[in-house]
Amino acid sequence: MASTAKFEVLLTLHNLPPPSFEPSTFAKLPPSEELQQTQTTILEAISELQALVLGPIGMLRSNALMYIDLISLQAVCHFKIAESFAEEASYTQISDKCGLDEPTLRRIMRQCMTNYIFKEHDNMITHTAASKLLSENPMMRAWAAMICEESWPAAARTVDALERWPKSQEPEHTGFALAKNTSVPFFVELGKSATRAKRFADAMSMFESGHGSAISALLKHYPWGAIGKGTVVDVGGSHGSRGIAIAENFPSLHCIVLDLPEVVADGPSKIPSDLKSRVTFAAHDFFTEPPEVVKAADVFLFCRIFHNWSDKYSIKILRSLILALKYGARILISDICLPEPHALPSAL
Ligand SMILES: C[S@@+](CC[C@H](N)C(=O)[O-])C[C@H]1O[C@@H](n2cnc3c(N)ncnc32)[C@H](O)[C@@H]1O
Repeated sequence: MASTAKFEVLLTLHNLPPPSFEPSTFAKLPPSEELQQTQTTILEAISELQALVLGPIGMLRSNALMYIDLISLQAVCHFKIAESFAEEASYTQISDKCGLDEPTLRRIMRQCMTNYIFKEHDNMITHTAASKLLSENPMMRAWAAMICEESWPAAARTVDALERWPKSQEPEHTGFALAKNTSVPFFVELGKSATRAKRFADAMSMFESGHGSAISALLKHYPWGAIGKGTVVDVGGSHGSRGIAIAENFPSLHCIVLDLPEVVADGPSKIPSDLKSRVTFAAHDFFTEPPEVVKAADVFLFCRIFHNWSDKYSIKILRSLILALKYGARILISDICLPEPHALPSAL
């Protein structure tokens, strides 16, 4: 209770309205550590309370039924339902636009409404905050569609992959390979399609600004200013969102973004003109020797890279870097880790 009251006060201090499902609600919290910590405290309490109130049967049932939410979200992305109307539309109008038959569309949208995506009044549909975000923000759409169409099918086949290739560390022995009927690793498969590669890169950019992003933590928790005039290499840096943030905040740093050729091809178009000379791109396969241009850089950043690779391949990536390391160069890893037991209040 104290945290929810504090959350409201902090929102007011930041000139934000209380949380709501209205389309006019704020989509992102401002980069305030206090707000973020308060939000985390509330969410942990809610999660624990929900599990306790549901009890073990209810909790397991609720976990197992999450797939229903994903089916409807995938349909929303796939049939472009959110962007099919601006303010208000009938099921018939949306059905005509999306090519889904009306009874099926109605079921999908009403299921979404149980998650506060769309709302209905007198048979007319309007947006909530979440559906408005999907309708207006192509990066949000890219992220949701990428998760529903790449990650989710892969997740559903991961246990089959474990059964078929027990103990394998090979990147083509995955749920993704089974789901997509491919014999090549994830990034090679994505690289076959410019559309899927771009959607993945856009999805990566979605959560790279403002509150709670890996970038704000990265900027804050590393002494970038102490490097002085120097070079930072963002290995597997996609379209350069981190490079932009570092260059904006530390004018004496140059950031070189390394990624696969099909990814860096789109990179320069995302860089603001005043940063173009300090955020540059080079195509590179991180299993091979780094290009000359990054040799003798001060910092090599690996953000959300190693979670994609088994230990065997993570070691190969790091070994390939050795030839680019000058004395005193730093390797910085920012990635998702499972917490140690008891590290979080809800991890009993
Ligand atoms: C999970 S994404 C993370 C992107 C970015 N670092 C971020 O945090 O938003 C992994 C990145 O690794 C890149 N990647 C995959 N295989 C690669 C390889 N062999 N060499 C270089 N980059 C690669 C992908 O193209 C993608 O941009």
